Amino acid sequence: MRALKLHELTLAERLADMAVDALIDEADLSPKPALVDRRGNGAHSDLHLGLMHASALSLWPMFKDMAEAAIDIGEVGLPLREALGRIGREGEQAMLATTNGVNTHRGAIWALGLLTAAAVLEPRAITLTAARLALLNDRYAPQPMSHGAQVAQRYGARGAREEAQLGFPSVTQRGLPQLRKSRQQNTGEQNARLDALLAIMTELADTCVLYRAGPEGIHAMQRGAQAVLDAGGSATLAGRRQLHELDNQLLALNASPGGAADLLAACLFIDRLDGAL
Ligand SMILES: CC(C)(COP(=O)(O)OP(=O)(O)OC[C@H]1O[C@@H](n2cnc3c(N)ncnc32)[C@H](O[C@H]2O[C@H](COP(=O)(O)OP(=O)(O)OP(=O)(O)O)[C@@H](O)[C@H]2O)[C@@H]1O)[C@@H](O)C(=O)NCCC(=O)NCCS
Ligand SMILES: Nc1ncnc2[nH]cnc12
Repeated sequence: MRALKLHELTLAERLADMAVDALIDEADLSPKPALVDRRGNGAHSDLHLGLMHASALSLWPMFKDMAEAAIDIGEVGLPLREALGRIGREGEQAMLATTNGVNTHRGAIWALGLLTAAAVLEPRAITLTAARLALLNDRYAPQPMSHGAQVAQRYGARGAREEAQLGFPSVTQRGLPQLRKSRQQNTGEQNARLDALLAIMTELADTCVLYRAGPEGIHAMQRGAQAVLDAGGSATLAGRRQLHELDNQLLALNASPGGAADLLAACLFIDRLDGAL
């Protein structure tokens, strides 16, 4: 009997799989403070876990197209930056069509899109290459008064664009080191991922939190996340108590750290790539 030969995945298809897996792993991770997870909708009335999954899956063709654009163009430069911008805008439309207009993954399209293209070009220097792409100015990008732009104007906050242009310091200096440290302490994978999310939250100027809850929300997020880590992290009883407290505080402020969630997905994507490419 002849063995069934499965279609071998191309590099672009493998990268798209990994990007979508990172988004689904982020959504499923629980208990995340005030975010959508397996327990519920966090501080969102228009989001739920099924919608986050559907949104993540709707982005697979977009990530594949971004990787293929990087393979075809082959170098960092304006042609690739503008191709990614066009594909990203189309991906955003696919996401909005799937979610009935709810913004589930705008920041993730930006971060993971750049990282996917960078993984094709320079698998050993992904965040640096993504930063070089983010520094290029896409002439066709619309300039809407987004929530991020509004709080940047009001508070001088560093948002998603700057995070990418700086080479994702929240991921390379906070999330990834904490993920590896917690794994070494045998916390279990889910607790290690929660600790990575909290480490990202300790310093991020998450524009979603700023837009909904102002500087008070940012202080509560950063201080609360640090308190969990100081108490021993998510795997300890004292850390869990602090995590529960942080969840309650952010819910009371209606503050949802969607930017930190996207950066955790970026962290999980890079972590997967390390073992795969
Ligand atoms: C350059 C862009 C990133 C646009 O940036 P800008 O800041 O101008 O725009 P925003 O619409 O505010 O989107 C940025 C999203 O990035 C996430 N984020 C927030 N803070 C940070 C941070 N410090 N570092 C990294 N990432 C951050 C966050 O995404 C998550 O939150 C989303 C929900 O947020 P929000 O819209 O505020 O909330 P809503 O629920 O819609 O409203 P309310 O309920 O509060 O009323 C969720 O989607 C998460 O993903 C920010 O939202 C870039 O996006 C851009 O130029 N896009 C145009 C197309 C393009 O070129 N695409 C990229 C191709 S590679
Ligand atoms: N789990 C989540 N909950 C709410 N907003 C998000 N944006 C990205 N991931 C999210």
